[in-house]
Amino acid sequence: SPAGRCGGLEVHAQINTSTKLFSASPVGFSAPPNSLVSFFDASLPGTLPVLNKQCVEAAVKTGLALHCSINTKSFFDRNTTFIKNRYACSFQAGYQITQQRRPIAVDGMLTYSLLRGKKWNQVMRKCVHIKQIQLEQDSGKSLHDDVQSQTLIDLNRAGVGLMELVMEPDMCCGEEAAAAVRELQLILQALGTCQGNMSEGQLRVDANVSVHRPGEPLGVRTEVKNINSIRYLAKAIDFEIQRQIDVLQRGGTVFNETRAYDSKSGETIPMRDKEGLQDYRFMPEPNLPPLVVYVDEASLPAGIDASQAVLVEKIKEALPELPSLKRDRLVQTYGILPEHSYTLVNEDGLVEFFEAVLKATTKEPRKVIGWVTNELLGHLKQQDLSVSQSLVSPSALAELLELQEMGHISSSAAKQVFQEMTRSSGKTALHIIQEQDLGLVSDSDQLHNICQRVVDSHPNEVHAIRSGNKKVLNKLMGLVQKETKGRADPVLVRTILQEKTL
Ligand SMILES: Nc1ncnc2c1ncn2[C@@H]1O[C@H](COP(=O)(O)OP(=O)(O)OP(=O)(O)O)[C@@H](O)[C@H]1O
Ligand SMILES: [Mg+2]
Ligand SMILES: [Mg+2]
Repeated sequence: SPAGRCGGLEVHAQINTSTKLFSASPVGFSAPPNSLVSFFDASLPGTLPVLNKQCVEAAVKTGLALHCSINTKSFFDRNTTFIKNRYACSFQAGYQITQQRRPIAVDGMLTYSLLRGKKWNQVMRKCVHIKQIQLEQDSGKSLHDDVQSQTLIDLNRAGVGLMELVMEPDMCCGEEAAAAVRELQLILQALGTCQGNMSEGQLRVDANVSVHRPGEPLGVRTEVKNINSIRYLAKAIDFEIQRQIDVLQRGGTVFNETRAYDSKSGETIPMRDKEGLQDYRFMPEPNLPPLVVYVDEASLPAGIDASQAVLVEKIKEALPELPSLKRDRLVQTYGILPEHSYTLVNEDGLVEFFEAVLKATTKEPRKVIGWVTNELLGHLKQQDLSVSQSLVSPSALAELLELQEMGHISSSAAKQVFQEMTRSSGKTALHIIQEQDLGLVSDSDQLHNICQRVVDSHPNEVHAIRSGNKKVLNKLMGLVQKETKGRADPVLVRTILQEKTL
């Protein structure tokens, strides 16, 4: 049976600029249809493309962050394939300007990690090769109105600058592809070159999938187009792998076709157009000169103004802190575990939340981290909330942790208080502790009585402890905590139980 599974992704990342790739039209998401369209975007005769320098800088920046080589001279090409298929009307001009012969950045590498193990505590490092990054135009959006049998077109997105990142088929399952795309998304956001909001279409993924028998060359790929969520990406790839294996095992053939993921059924389905079978037709773009960037100021030819040129070294020097470095810094600064640094960085807003809690409490970072990654995040995930939607603020959590740190409540009572805080927004920890009488019980007489009752009713356990099995003491401690709803002072209880089981 086929053992090799390959996934190669093409990621379309909308460049975060105020204007389009070749025109001065503004870029915006929810503007009224066709309100962000210049004569060039609408392909009126006599209009010419003017390259947006910001887009070039973004592509260079992204290329450098992904360890690509930057081509100081690259070319623009027209892709005329679109004329023949359903995208035809999405490109007014009848072609898309892209980079086919020589793209701006090539031969890079994206490093990402998977969390594995029963407790998600094994960090597995993986890499995927980046074949190239090319600059290209986004298409318009066509909407078919079945009732009136007409196609409507919105050109707001037409001509917006995209970076297409083409990855080698180095991934072998949906989980890997999902982790790689999440890392890419974090890198693009840190760079500021793409906002990476997938639901707004700023990051769209085509997943190429094939399977092959061990020792044999890569199988025929299918291409699942335009996936706009990381969760769906993983599901689409895993479905497609299994579908291809089933086809081959039944003696069938996998066709090179484009498919779409249907999130309702969880299946991939063939797209009607036979785009995959069409031969691509490219020609050099006659209206644009080669795209030239320079290594540094010293390499500028005479007569070229440094302020007009794109300088690779200058962009390299200004690269911001990338997620992998941020994780290392968190591990070093706070003494937390690497897997915790992943959870913190991968969850939007969680680093900021964690650091805000630290500012307001004397509790050690290593003790705070579990509260943030287990209690808080667990609650948010369960309720399907983002960190910014948390009902518990960093300062409210800090107050709770401080009360625990000062010995006013036990850790299990603190967890009960936390649960209550997630339910009743606005109530402070102190308020809940008083209201539900969750404060620490450290009244020696009261604890003596409870301990005595537990000891009297568990002769077997007491016998075990007396014959040297000291671990059984924990069971008795648990029983005392149960009686006090987790409020008993654990240090005191231990001392009392030790005395009574001598
Ligand atoms: N056998 C294979 N199995 C899985 N993935 C593959 C295989 N062969 C190629 N790929 C992946 O397919 C993608 C090819 O993308 P590329 O942009 O070069 O061309 P395309 O898909 O033909 O054109 P378009 O950009 O119009 O979609 C790459 O991500 C590559 O890694
Ligand atoms: Mg491609
Ligand atoms: Mg493709």
